[in-house]
Amino acid sequence: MATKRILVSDPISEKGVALLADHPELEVDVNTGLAPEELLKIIPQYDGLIVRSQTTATAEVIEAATKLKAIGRAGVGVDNIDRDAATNNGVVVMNTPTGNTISTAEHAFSLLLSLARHIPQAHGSILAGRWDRKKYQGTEVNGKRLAVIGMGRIGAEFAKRAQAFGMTVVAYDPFLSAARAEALKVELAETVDQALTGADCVTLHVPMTPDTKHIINADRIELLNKGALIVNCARGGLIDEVALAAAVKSGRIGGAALDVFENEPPTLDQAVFDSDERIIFTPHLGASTNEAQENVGIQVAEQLRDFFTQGAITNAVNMPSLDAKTAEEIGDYLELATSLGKLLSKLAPHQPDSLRVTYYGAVSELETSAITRTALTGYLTASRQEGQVNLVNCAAIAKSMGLQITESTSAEEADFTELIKAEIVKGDEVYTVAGTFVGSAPRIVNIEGQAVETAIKGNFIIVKNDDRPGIVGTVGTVLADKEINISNMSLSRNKDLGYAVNVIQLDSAADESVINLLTEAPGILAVTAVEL
Ligand SMILES: NC(=O)C1=CN([C@@H]2O[C@H](COP(=O)(O)OP(=O)(O)OC[C@H]3O[C@@H](n4cnc5c(N)ncnc54)[C@H](O)[C@@H]3O)[C@@H](O)[C@H]2O)C=CC1
Ligand SMILES: O=C(O)CCC(=O)C(=O)O
Repeated sequence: MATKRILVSDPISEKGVALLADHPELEVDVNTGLAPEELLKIIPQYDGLIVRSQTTATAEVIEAATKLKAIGRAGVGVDNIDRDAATNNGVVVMNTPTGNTISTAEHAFSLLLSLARHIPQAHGSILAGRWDRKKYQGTEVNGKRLAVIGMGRIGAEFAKRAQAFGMTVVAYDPFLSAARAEALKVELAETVDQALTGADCVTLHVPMTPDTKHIINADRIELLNKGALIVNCARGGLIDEVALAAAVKSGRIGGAALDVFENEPPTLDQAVFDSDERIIFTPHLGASTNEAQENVGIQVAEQLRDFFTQGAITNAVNMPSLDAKTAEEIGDYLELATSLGKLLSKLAPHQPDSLRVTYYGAVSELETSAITRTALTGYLTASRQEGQVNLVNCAAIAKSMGLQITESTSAEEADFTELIKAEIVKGDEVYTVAGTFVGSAPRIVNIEGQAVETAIKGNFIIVKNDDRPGIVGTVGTVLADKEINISNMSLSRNKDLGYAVNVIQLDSAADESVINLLTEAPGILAVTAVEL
């Protein structure tokens, strides 16, 4: 095998570097602190790149990297890597999701205790020659109510530590099942607002996605108990920093601790730095321990070594594990399954027990496990940073969330020669969507158990309304007022229960104002915007 060259462009553990350097077929260069133009200049020489969070692997870098086959991220978040560019250029992106979990949970918990007892401020006061015992009287965390937003790996470790300190934990995570919440001994909130209402402390452990941007805003701050403490050791941008600074200044919030910032490094003219010491900061240190850096440094090196020497792919965030022949055979079904999964993530009840996929007719003869994983990937996409869920990692993600996946083929007659039915099960509740091919065109043919027929791609609104005259007219008027053209409409009535489901395909997306107008209209029970 020709020697593969790997560039390590951010500091990683020496053991990780040695592991690569010791391999006869690999050559490793450590060259950290490169300016973007320097990276651009040297990247064409390399087959592999290892980064932490300082290097930004932009589309420009990836496109210039004509030999590049793999990027390894020594850490969790891959937001400094342009995953679309990597995928388009056939570059596998791998992260090391577990190596820094404990360190980050410990750092976040240290920040909570530092806030409760004013430790950084008190330390500073001594250095400034003061002896301010009264000013720095703190609060106990014992007996306090903690809201954990995002109960994944780090959230769960934080919760354990909080429980050991006598805190009551309430968690919000749309993908946390009741069984997993029970195992973690945490109260399961059905919404972010429910978790925050009456909380004394909040900690954030969600990825940065369009759904989580400013997940803590001025309105939500109002739900917290007066004097509440907020910790963000996940990603900058999860908190509206201006709203936070105002709430701290007014005394509504007792204090906040930020390890992460919307722009890193931040500039000192930002609102959060004008808070009379009640917001404390660390420079993105969550994963900065000897242990975490050794873990992620060794893991990323092992992953790249195994990729180049054995073709193995571990913790890929952008790479489906299908061989080319099977992919071609089931390609159209994969597209349909993705849309069914995405529909479920928007429409089905949160915090489900399982995802159930049933195959009827000809499709049952194909490689259905890949189709099921594709439906699951579509379903989970909303829970992760774009590109972080794929066929390779979706099953492990579902397992870690306590979401069971069941797949079966059915000999029962369906209304179609073949059908894929995808269902979210939560207790006794079952939410169904289904799809098939009409001629050669993939179609969604069932939503919430109602027969519909619609395309699988585009912008939609799904309206559930009382089954009475005039409602379609109301919807049409609202859309027309906003100059949104309807390209297709499929209406299905449930006469027994007196409601109708209307799947409306639009030429352009309906924004929040349209959804609000429709939701407020008489007779409309629910409206969901979906982009498939
Ligand atoms: N400060 C630092 O140095 C570090 C920061 N991080 C960041 O911490 C975050 C969490 O990391 P992990 O726990 O390892 O990830 P994870 O993937 O195990 O957990 C994230 C959880 O957030 C949940 N989630 C997604 N959307 C949500 C929403 N809208 N509301 C509530 N929950 C939602 C997911 O279902 C998942 O359970 C990531 O953004 C990561 O980049 C991770 C390591 C170090
Ligand atoms: O490399 C670092 O220290 C940052 C860690 C981090 O934010 C992550 O793993 O998501």
